[in-house]
Amino acid sequence: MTILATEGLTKRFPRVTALDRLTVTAETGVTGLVGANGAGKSTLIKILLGLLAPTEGRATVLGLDPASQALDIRRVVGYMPEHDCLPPDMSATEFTVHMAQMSGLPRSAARERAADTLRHVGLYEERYRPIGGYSTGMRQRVKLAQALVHDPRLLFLDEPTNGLDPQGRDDMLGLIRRIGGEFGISVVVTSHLLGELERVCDHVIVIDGGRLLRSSAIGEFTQATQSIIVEVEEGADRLAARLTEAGRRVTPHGRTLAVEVETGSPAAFDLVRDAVCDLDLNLVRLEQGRHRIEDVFREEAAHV
Ligand SMILES: Nc1ncnc2c1ncn2[C@@H]1O[C@H](COP(=O)(O)OP(=O)(O)OP(=O)(O)O)[C@@H](O)[C@H]1O
Repeated sequence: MTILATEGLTKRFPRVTALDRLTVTAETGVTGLVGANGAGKSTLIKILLGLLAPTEGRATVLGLDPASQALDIRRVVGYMPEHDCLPPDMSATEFTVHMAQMSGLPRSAARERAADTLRHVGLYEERYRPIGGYSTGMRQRVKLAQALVHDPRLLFLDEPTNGLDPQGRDDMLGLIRRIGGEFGISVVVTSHLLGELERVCDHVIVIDGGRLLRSSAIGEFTQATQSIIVEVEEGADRLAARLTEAGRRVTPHGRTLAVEVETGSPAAFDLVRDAVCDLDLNLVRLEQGRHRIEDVFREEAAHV
């Protein structure tokens, strides 16, 4: 099912065109919206929520028109904004209950929903303390909880991993995967960190300068390429020479070699493993080479 669609969507600010004739659709599941800072991601989300009017073009969200049905959209959509907008003197519980009541739930149901949601996002006894004393990771969780508390069908998450350390980022990505999988809520998640979305998205939309660069299923971004990546502690040059002798094309990157092979060939893996053993090298890594989103983005950006 199509969760959002845009057609020729354009937003011009006095000094910059933030969206430039963007035509794109997204289906149910987890969709990554990827682009460098200033690419137009937040502007797109704000238009889809009816918070900003487009200069030209059209959009629908769950079949609704943001220009005339913004309130209906907000009933079924959750939004985690990029920037911090939390009241420092309230606790996570007070704030989330308040947001649930704003969405129309009676107080007792709002309290129950808020408690469940805060538990789902991983806030426990800290939820009674004022938000002003929270870490960045805890604040991101509160922002996520307020977006989820009214049980939306679709969630917009704007840079949810911003400012998090590697562990916090992993936790947030895990949560997003659960929301999309276990809870069955469709998610549109933005990031300028192209690689991190690979782990959580079914589909990726790449925009640059307000224009669509690419929209594809994640599998097409990360298709196995015809290479094996091998890393050794030392002796990469000797290993490269041995594999070249065996008729393989080898591209060295320091201690790491990319060895061209026919896709999925076990014989090629055996050849590399045997060469490492024969030369008595310490193996650090041996894996199938993959296209990463960064590579695709770089390649395509070069052609625009
Ligand atoms: N209210 C505004 N007035 C003027 N220019 C704006 C406004 N909002 C955004 N812009 C400009 O539009 C462009 C796109 O901004 P947008 O915030 O949508 O990008 P983004 O991809 O979300 O990047 P970031 O992650 O840095 O926010 C930028 O050049 C930005 O400076």
